[in-house]
Amino acid sequence: MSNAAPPRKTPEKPWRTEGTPEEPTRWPGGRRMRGGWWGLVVAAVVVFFVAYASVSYYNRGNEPTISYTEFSRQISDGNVKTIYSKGDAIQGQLKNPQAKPHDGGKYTKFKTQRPAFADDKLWQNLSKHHVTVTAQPVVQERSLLSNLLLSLAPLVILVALWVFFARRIGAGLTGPGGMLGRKTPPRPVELRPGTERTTFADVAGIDEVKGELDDVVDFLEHPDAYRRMGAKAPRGVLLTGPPGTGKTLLARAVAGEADVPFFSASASEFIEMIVGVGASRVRELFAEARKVAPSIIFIDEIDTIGRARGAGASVSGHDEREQTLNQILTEMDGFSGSEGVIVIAATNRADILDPALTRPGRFDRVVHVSPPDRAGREAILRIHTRDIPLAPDVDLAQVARTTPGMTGAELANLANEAALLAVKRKQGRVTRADFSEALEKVQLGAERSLVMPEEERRRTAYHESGHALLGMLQPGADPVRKVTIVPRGRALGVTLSTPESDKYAYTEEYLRGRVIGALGGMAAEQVVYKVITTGSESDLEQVTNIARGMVARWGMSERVGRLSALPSDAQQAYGLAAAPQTLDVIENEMRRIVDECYEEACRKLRDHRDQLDALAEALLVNETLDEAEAYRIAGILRVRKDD
Ligand SMILES: Nc1ncnc2c1ncn2[C@@H]1O[C@H](COP(=O)(O)OP(=O)(O)OP(=O)(O)O)[C@@H](O)[C@H]1O
Ligand SMILES: [Zn+2]
Repeated sequence: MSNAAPPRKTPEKPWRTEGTPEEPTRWPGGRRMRGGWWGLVVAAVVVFFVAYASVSYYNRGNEPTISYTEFSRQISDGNVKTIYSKGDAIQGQLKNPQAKPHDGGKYTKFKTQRPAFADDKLWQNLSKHHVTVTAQPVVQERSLLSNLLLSLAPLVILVALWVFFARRIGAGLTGPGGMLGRKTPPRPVELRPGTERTTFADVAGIDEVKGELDDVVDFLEHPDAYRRMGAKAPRGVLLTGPPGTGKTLLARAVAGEADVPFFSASASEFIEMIVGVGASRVRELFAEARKVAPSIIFIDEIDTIGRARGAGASVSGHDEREQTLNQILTEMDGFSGSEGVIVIAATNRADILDPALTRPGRFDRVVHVSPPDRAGREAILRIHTRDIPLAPDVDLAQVARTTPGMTGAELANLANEAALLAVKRKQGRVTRADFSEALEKVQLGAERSLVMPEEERRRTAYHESGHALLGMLQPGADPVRKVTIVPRGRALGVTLSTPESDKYAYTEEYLRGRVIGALGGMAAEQVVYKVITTGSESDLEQVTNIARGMVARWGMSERVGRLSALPSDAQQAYGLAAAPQTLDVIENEMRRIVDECYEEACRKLRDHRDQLDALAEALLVNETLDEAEAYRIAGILRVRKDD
C-alpha cells in the first residue's frame, strides 16, 4: 500500500541475463570457472574416499546371510549370542557348529533381514533365550584400509583446499603458467567473437557527456599525435551517476568509437578472493591492456574498493581493498601517458570515494551522468525500438512524456516488456496498448494473484482512496495516474502519481503535499476504521525520508535553520555525526512536520468523506481506476498541463 512515486530503483537488470554477450566477456570470470573445476575435482576425491571408506565399513561382507526362518530357529535352539539391529537388518553372532567358523572363533557372524510382515514376537523370543541386543554393531573391527582412509579423509580435505587456494594465489603471483597449471590471461571484450561493437550511436540522451568524452576518443585514435605535441593525455575518467544511466554503455561506446580493445572488470570481482589476489589481478589486467594499447580498461563499481580509507570497513576485506586500490593507483601513476591505456571507472556512490582517486594524474576527469530529460528519453526509446516493429498508434514522444525520472536502463526494459507482451499476444507489431501495459508493469510491479478476504479488500480500497484523494486535492501535487487494489509486487494496492514534467527542484509546499499524500492511506484507515494496520510501513518510510530532507538538508525548518545538518556519507564513514543536541532538534522538527501533515490529512479526509467513500466503492467494483476515472469519481477538475 504505497503512494508510489515512479520506482527509482533499477529493476533486476533483465538486460544482463546470462548468455547475453555481455556477461561471459567480463574479466576475470574465466578464472572463476576454472576455480570451479578445481572445487569439483576436490569434492569428487573427497566423496570417493568417504564413500569407499564407509562402504567397506558396512559391507565387510564376511558374514554369511541366513534366512529369517533359519534365524528364528537358531534363537529357539539357543544358538544366538548377540544381535545388532537397525531397521529390519539384523547382524549377530551365532553359536553354530554347522557354519564353518570364518574367523576361527567359536562364534560365527551372520546377517539376515526381517520380513516386514513378520509378527513373531521377536523381542520376547530374544529375551527368553538370553540374547544380548545392542544398538552398536556387533563387530567393531574395521578393515585396516577403511580405518586408514577414514582417518586420512580430513587430511585429504585440508590438503585439497590448500592446493585449491594456493593455485588461486599462484595464478596471480606467478604469471602465466602459474604454479599449478595454465590460466587464461584477460582478454579484451571486443576482440571476442559474437560481441557487437558499441558506438556513440547506441547512446542517447546524454549528449553533453558524450561531448566530454570526445577528446578521449580522439586521443585513443591518434595517440602519436598527442605524443609528438607533448600534450598531456587523459588518464582516468570517472563516470558517476545513478544506476542504469548508461555508464557502462558509455565506456564501451568510447572503445567502439576509437575502435580499440575494451577490458572490463567489476571492482567487486577483485576483492571477493583472499588477500593478494586483487592486486595481482589488477597488475595482470594492466599488463594485458598495455600489450594491445591504445586500449580501455573499464572498472565498474569502483566504490567497492575506492571508498574512503578507514571508512566503516569490514574487518576482513579491508586490507585487500586497500591493496587493490593502491595497485590501481600505482598502475595509473606508472603510465607515461603515451602508452595509451585509458582507465574508465564507474560508480553510483561518488560521495564516498577516496579523494586519492580523483587526484591529478589519476581519475582527474569526473563526468556526471544523469537520468535523461524528455527529449533524451524519446531518443533512448528510439534506440531501443530500432529492431521492434511498432504499430502506427505508438507515439514514442508521448511515452517519453509519461516517464519522467526513468533511466536509460528502465526505458530499455520498458521497450523490451512491451515487445514481450506483443509476442505473448501473437501480434505482428507492438501497439500503444502494449506500451501502456508494460509501463504499468514496470512502474507498479507485476500483478500478484492473492485472494484477499472482503474486509481486507475494503480496507485496502479506503487506504488507496486516501492516498489518491489527498493527491488530487493538494494543489501543485503530482497528478494521480492510477489507483489499484490489485496486489502488485509487495503491496496490497498502489496509488501512482507521477510529475507532469521533469522536476529538478521541489518547493516546500510540494514536499508537504507529498508527505500528506503518503500519510493518506493511514489517515483514511484512522478516519474510517478508527484503527490503523501494518499496511503503511513503506508509506512511513517515505514520509520519514522526505521529512528528514526538509529539516536537515533543505533548510525548511526555522529551528534547524539554513544549514545542512545531515552528515554526508563520507563523514558518516569516518564516524562523524551531527552533535546529539542537533539530532534531537532534527527529530523534534521532523515529528512536528509529520504530525501537522497527519492532522491535515485526517481533517481533509473527514471534510471530503463522501468523495472518499465514492472512490473506495468504485475501487471495490473496478479494482483499478485510471487518471480520468479517478478525477471524475472524486468530482475534481483536473487541469492538465501536459499533452
Ligand atoms: N543513455 C542511454 N542510451 C541508450 N541506452 C541506455 C542508456 N542508458 C542506459 N541504457 C540501456 O541500459 C542498459 C544498462 O545501462 P548501463 O549498464 O550502461 O548502466 P550503468 O549506469 O552502468 O548502470 P550500473 O551503475 O547499474 O552499472 C544499457 O545496456 C542500455 O541498453
Ligand atoms: Zn499506502
